[in-house]
Amino acid sequence: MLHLPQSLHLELHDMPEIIFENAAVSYEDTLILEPVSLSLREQRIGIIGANGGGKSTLIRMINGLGEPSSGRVLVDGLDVSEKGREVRKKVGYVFSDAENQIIMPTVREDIAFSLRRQKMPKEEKNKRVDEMLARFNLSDHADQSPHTLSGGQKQLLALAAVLILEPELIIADEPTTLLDLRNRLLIKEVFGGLEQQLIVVSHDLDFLSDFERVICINDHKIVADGPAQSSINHYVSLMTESIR
Ligand SMILES: Nc1ncnc2c1ncn2[C@@H]1O[C@H](COP(=O)(O)OP(=O)(O)OP(=O)(O)O)[C@@H](O)[C@H]1O
Repeated sequence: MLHLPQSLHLELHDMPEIIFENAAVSYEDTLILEPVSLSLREQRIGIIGANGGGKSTLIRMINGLGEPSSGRVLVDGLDVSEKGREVRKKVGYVFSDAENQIIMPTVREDIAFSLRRQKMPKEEKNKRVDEMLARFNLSDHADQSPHTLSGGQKQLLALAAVLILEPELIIADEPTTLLDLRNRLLIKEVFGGLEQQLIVVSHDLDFLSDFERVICINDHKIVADGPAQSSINHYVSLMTESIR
Protein backbone atom coordinates (compact mmCIF):
# COMPACT_ATOMS: atom_id res chain seq x y z
CA MET A 1 0.00 0.00 0.00
CA LEU A 2 1.25 3.45 -0.88
CA HIS A 3 1.41 5.69 2.16
CA LEU A 4 1.03 9.32 1.26
CA PRO A 5 2.97 12.08 3.00
CA GLN A 6 0.83 14.45 5.06
CA SER A 7 1.07 17.24 2.47
CA LEU A 8 -0.56 15.01 -0.14
CA HIS A 9 -3.37 14.11 2.22
CA LEU A 10 -4.21 17.79 2.45
CA GLU A 11 -4.38 17.99 -1.34
CA LEU A 12 -6.95 15.21 -1.40
CA HIS A 13 -9.59 17.77 -0.49
CA ASP A 14 -8.74 19.53 -3.71
CA MET A 15 -10.28 16.88 -6.00
CA PRO A 16 -11.80 17.93 -9.31
CA GLU A 17 -15.47 18.53 -8.60
CA ILE A 18 -17.95 16.74 -10.83
CA ILE A 19 -21.37 18.31 -10.96
CA PHE A 20 -24.48 16.86 -12.55
CA GLU A 21 -27.17 19.52 -12.97
CA ASN A 22 -30.46 17.83 -13.73
CA ALA A 23 -28.67 15.66 -16.29
CA ALA A 24 -31.05 13.17 -17.92
CA VAL A 25 -30.58 10.74 -20.81
CA SER A 26 -33.18 9.40 -23.19
CA TYR A 27 -32.94 7.45 -26.40
CA GLU A 28 -35.77 8.29 -28.76
CA ASP A 29 -38.76 8.35 -26.39
CA THR A 30 -37.31 6.13 -23.68
CA LEU A 31 -35.89 7.66 -20.50
CA ILE A 32 -32.65 5.80 -19.64
CA LEU A 33 -31.64 8.03 -16.75
CA GLU A 34 -33.97 10.32 -14.86
CA PRO A 35 -32.65 13.82 -14.10
CA VAL A 36 -29.64 13.54 -11.81
CA SER A 37 -28.27 16.34 -9.63
CA LEU A 38 -25.04 15.47 -7.85
CA SER A 39 -21.83 17.00 -6.63
CA LEU A 40 -19.01 14.45 -6.48
CA ARG A 41 -15.95 15.46 -4.46
CA GLU A 42 -15.07 12.34 -2.51
CA GLN A 43 -11.88 10.54 -3.40
CA ARG A 44 -13.34 7.10 -4.06
CA ILE A 45 -16.91 6.82 -5.30
CA GLY A 46 -18.61 3.54 -6.20
CA ILE A 47 -21.64 3.08 -8.43
CA ILE A 48 -23.74 -0.05 -7.97
CA GLY A 49 -27.10 -1.28 -9.18
CA ALA A 50 -28.97 -3.84 -11.25
CA ASN A 51 -28.19 -4.56 -14.91
CA GLY A 52 -29.46 -1.97 -17.36
CA GLY A 53 -30.20 0.56 -14.60
CA GLY A 54 -28.10 3.39 -16.04
CA LYS A 55 -24.70 3.17 -14.29
CA SER A 56 -22.55 3.28 -17.44
CA THR A 57 -24.85 5.92 -18.88
CA LEU A 58 -24.13 8.10 -15.83
CA ILE A 59 -20.34 7.78 -15.87
CA ARG A 60 -20.04 8.09 -19.66
CA MET A 61 -21.33 11.64 -19.34
CA ILE A 62 -18.34 12.62 -17.22
CA ASN A 63 -15.91 12.52 -20.13
CA GLY A 64 -18.33 13.14 -22.96
CA LEU A 65 -18.65 9.53 -24.16
CA GLY A 66 -22.37 10.14 -23.74
CA GLU A 67 -24.23 13.43 -23.64
CA PRO A 68 -27.13 14.42 -21.43
CA SER A 69 -30.38 14.89 -23.38
CA SER A 70 -31.20 17.66 -20.92
CA GLY A 71 -29.29 19.34 -18.10
CA ARG A 72 -25.49 19.45 -18.00
CA VAL A 73 -22.37 17.92 -16.48
CA LEU A 74 -19.42 19.99 -15.27
CA VAL A 75 -15.91 18.79 -14.41
CA ASP A 76 -13.85 21.38 -12.56
CA GLY A 77 -16.27 24.02 -13.81
CA LEU A 78 -15.97 22.89 -17.44
CA ASP A 79 -19.19 21.92 -19.23
CA VAL A 80 -18.37 18.51 -20.72
CA SER A 81 -20.59 19.12 -23.77
CA GLU A 82 -18.66 22.29 -24.64
CA LYS A 83 -15.15 21.55 -23.37
CA GLY A 84 -14.92 17.79 -23.97
CA ARG A 85 -11.30 17.88 -25.13
CA GLU A 86 -10.14 19.80 -22.09
CA VAL A 87 -12.11 17.55 -19.76
CA ARG A 88 -10.75 14.37 -21.36
CA LYS A 89 -7.19 15.54 -20.60
CA LYS A 90 -8.06 15.24 -16.92
CA VAL A 91 -10.00 11.97 -17.12
CA GLY A 92 -8.66 8.45 -17.54
CA TYR A 93 -11.45 6.08 -18.57
CA VAL A 94 -11.15 2.30 -18.25
CA PHE A 95 -13.78 0.59 -20.41
CA SER A 96 -15.79 -2.39 -19.21
CA ASP A 97 -14.78 -4.25 -22.37
CA ALA A 98 -10.98 -4.05 -22.21
CA GLU A 99 -10.76 -5.22 -25.82
CA ASN A 100 -12.08 -1.77 -26.83
CA GLN A 101 -8.96 -0.15 -25.46
CA ILE A 102 -6.38 -2.23 -27.29
CA ILE A 103 -4.56 -0.17 -29.88
CA MET A 104 -1.04 -1.45 -30.44
CA PRO A 105 0.40 -4.81 -31.61
CA THR A 106 2.14 -5.70 -28.34
CA VAL A 107 1.35 -5.31 -24.64
CA ARG A 108 4.45 -3.14 -24.08
CA GLU A 109 3.64 -0.86 -27.02
CA ASP A 110 0.03 -0.57 -25.91
CA ILE A 111 1.07 0.78 -22.50
CA ALA A 112 3.78 2.97 -24.07
CA PHE A 113 1.20 4.42 -26.50
CA SER A 114 -0.42 6.26 -23.59
CA LEU A 115 2.83 8.22 -23.10
CA ARG A 116 3.20 9.27 -26.74
CA ARG A 117 2.43 12.93 -26.02
CA GLN A 118 4.43 13.15 -22.79
CA LYS A 119 7.61 15.13 -23.05
CA MET A 120 10.20 12.91 -21.35
CA PRO A 121 13.32 11.02 -22.47
CA LYS A 122 12.76 7.66 -24.15
CA GLU A 123 14.67 5.92 -21.35
CA GLU A 124 12.29 7.39 -18.78
CA LYS A 125 9.27 6.25 -20.80
CA ASN A 126 10.71 2.73 -21.09
CA LYS A 127 11.39 2.67 -17.37
CA ARG A 128 7.81 3.67 -16.57
CA VAL A 129 6.41 1.09 -18.96
CA ASP A 130 8.56 -1.63 -17.38
CA GLU A 131 7.34 -0.58 -13.93
CA MET A 132 3.71 -0.81 -15.03
CA LEU A 133 4.26 -4.20 -16.67
CA ALA A 134 5.74 -5.50 -13.41
CA ARG A 135 3.09 -3.81 -11.23
CA PHE A 136 0.26 -5.42 -13.20
CA ASN A 137 1.85 -8.88 -13.55
CA LEU A 138 2.29 -8.46 -17.29
CA SER A 139 6.11 -8.53 -17.65
CA ASP A 140 6.09 -12.08 -19.02
CA HIS A 141 3.60 -11.02 -21.69
CA ALA A 142 5.24 -7.74 -22.74
CA ASP A 143 5.95 -8.76 -26.33
CA GLN A 144 2.73 -10.70 -26.87
CA SER A 145 -0.24 -9.40 -28.86
CA PRO A 146 -2.77 -7.92 -26.42
CA HIS A 147 -5.50 -9.82 -28.24
CA THR A 148 -3.94 -13.11 -27.14
CA LEU A 149 -4.05 -12.20 -23.43
CA SER A 150 -6.62 -13.81 -21.15
CA GLY A 151 -9.71 -11.77 -20.25
CA GLY A 152 -8.31 -10.85 -16.83
CA GLN A 153 -4.91 -9.92 -18.29
CA LYS A 154 -6.66 -7.64 -20.78
CA GLN A 155 -8.37 -5.90 -17.86
CA LEU A 156 -4.98 -5.43 -16.17
CA LEU A 157 -3.55 -4.03 -19.42
CA ALA A 158 -6.47 -1.60 -19.77
CA LEU A 159 -5.87 -0.36 -16.22
CA ALA A 160 -2.10 -0.08 -16.71
CA ALA A 161 -2.54 1.88 -19.95
CA VAL A 162 -4.75 4.43 -18.17
CA LEU A 163 -2.94 4.64 -14.81
CA ILE A 164 0.50 5.23 -16.39
CA LEU A 165 -0.77 8.67 -17.40
CA GLU A 166 -1.65 9.56 -13.80
CA PRO A 167 -4.88 11.33 -14.78
CA GLU A 168 -6.52 13.68 -12.25
CA LEU A 169 -9.67 11.59 -12.32
CA ILE A 170 -9.99 7.88 -13.03
CA ILE A 171 -13.25 6.28 -14.10
CA ALA A 172 -13.40 2.50 -14.30
CA ASP A 173 -16.42 0.58 -15.58
CA GLU A 174 -16.43 -2.89 -13.99
CA PRO A 175 -12.62 -3.22 -13.79
CA THR A 176 -12.48 -6.48 -11.83
CA THR A 177 -15.08 -8.73 -13.49
CA LEU A 178 -12.57 -11.22 -14.91
CA LEU A 179 -9.82 -10.99 -12.32
CA ASP A 180 -8.73 -13.86 -10.11
CA LEU A 181 -8.47 -13.27 -6.37
CA ARG A 182 -4.79 -12.31 -6.47
CA ASN A 183 -5.26 -9.69 -9.19
CA ARG A 184 -8.49 -8.42 -7.61
CA LEU A 185 -6.58 -7.82 -4.37
CA LEU A 186 -3.80 -6.22 -6.39
CA ILE A 187 -6.23 -3.74 -8.00
CA LYS A 188 -7.84 -3.05 -4.64
CA GLU A 189 -4.40 -2.19 -3.29
CA VAL A 190 -3.49 -0.09 -6.35
CA PHE A 191 -6.78 1.84 -6.10
CA GLY A 192 -6.35 2.24 -2.34
CA GLY A 193 -2.95 3.83 -2.92
CA LEU A 194 -4.03 6.31 -5.58
CA GLU A 195 -4.15 9.95 -4.63
CA GLN A 196 -6.45 10.84 -7.53
CA GLN A 197 -10.22 10.82 -7.54
CA LEU A 198 -11.66 7.48 -8.58
CA ILE A 199 -15.13 6.50 -9.75
CA VAL A 200 -15.77 2.78 -10.11
CA VAL A 201 -18.86 1.03 -11.43
CA SER A 202 -18.96 -2.49 -10.07
CA HIS A 203 -21.14 -5.48 -9.23
CA ASP A 204 -18.37 -6.53 -6.84
CA LEU A 205 -19.85 -5.04 -3.67
CA ASP A 206 -16.98 -6.15 -1.48
CA PHE A 207 -14.54 -4.29 -3.73
CA LEU A 208 -16.34 -1.01 -2.94
CA SER A 209 -16.93 -1.67 0.74
CA ASP A 210 -14.37 0.89 1.97
CA PHE A 211 -15.16 3.61 -0.59
CA GLU A 212 -16.15 6.98 0.90
CA ARG A 213 -19.37 7.18 -1.09
CA VAL A 214 -21.48 4.66 -2.97
CA ILE A 215 -24.39 5.54 -5.23
CA CYS A 216 -27.01 2.93 -6.12
CA ILE A 217 -28.90 3.26 -9.39
CA ASN A 218 -31.97 1.16 -10.01
CA ASP A 219 -34.57 1.44 -12.74
CA HIS A 220 -32.95 4.54 -14.25
CA LYS A 221 -32.78 6.61 -11.08
CA ILE A 222 -30.61 7.08 -8.00
CA VAL A 223 -32.17 5.16 -5.13
CA ALA A 224 -29.38 5.40 -2.53
CA ASP A 225 -26.41 7.70 -2.07
CA GLY A 226 -24.20 7.68 1.01
CA PRO A 227 -21.55 5.73 2.92
CA ALA A 228 -20.67 2.41 1.27
CA GLN A 229 -22.34 0.12 3.76
CA SER A 230 -25.67 1.91 3.84
CA SER A 231 -25.97 2.06 0.01
CA ILE A 232 -24.87 -1.57 -0.33
CA ASN A 233 -27.43 -2.67 2.29
CA HIS A 234 -30.13 -0.76 0.45
CA TYR A 235 -29.19 -2.42 -2.84
CA VAL A 236 -29.06 -5.91 -1.33
CA SER A 237 -32.52 -5.56 0.23
CA LEU A 238 -33.91 -4.13 -3.01
CA MET A 239 -32.59 -7.09 -4.98
CA THR A 240 -33.67 -9.62 -2.35
CA GLU A 241 -37.22 -8.22 -2.38
CA SER A 242 -37.31 -8.25 -6.19
CA ILE A 243 -36.77 -12.02 -6.41
CA ARG A 244 -39.33 -12.91 -3.73
N1 LIG B 1 -27.27 3.77 -27.46
C1 LIG B 1 -28.33 3.28 -26.82
N2 LIG B 1 -29.54 3.18 -27.43
C2 LIG B 1 -30.61 2.71 -26.76
N3 LIG B 1 -30.58 2.27 -25.48
C3 LIG B 1 -29.39 2.33 -24.85
C4 LIG B 1 -28.22 2.83 -25.46
N4 LIG B 1 -27.20 2.76 -24.57
C5 LIG B 1 -27.73 2.23 -23.44
N5 LIG B 1 -29.04 1.98 -23.62
C6 LIG B 1 -29.94 1.39 -22.62
O1 LIG B 1 -29.83 2.15 -21.45
C7 LIG B 1 -30.04 1.31 -20.31
C8 LIG B 1 -28.97 1.57 -19.31
O2 LIG B 1 -27.76 1.06 -19.80
P1 LIG B 1 -26.40 1.12 -18.97
O3 LIG B 1 -25.35 0.52 -19.82
O4 LIG B 1 -26.20 2.50 -18.46
O5 LIG B 1 -26.76 0.17 -17.75
P2 LIG B 1 -25.82 -0.36 -16.57
O6 LIG B 1 -26.49 0.02 -15.30
O7 LIG B 1 -24.43 0.09 -16.77
O8 LIG B 1 -25.97 -1.92 -16.77
P3 LIG B 1 -24.98 -3.20 -16.56
O9 LIG B 1 -24.87 -3.44 -15.09
O10 LIG B 1 -25.74 -4.29 -17.22
O11 LIG B 1 -23.68 -2.89 -17.24
C9 LIG B 1 -30.10 -0.12 -20.82
O12 LIG B 1 -31.45 -0.53 -20.84
C10 LIG B 1 -29.54 -0.02 -22.21
O13 LIG B 1 -30.12 -0.96 -23.07
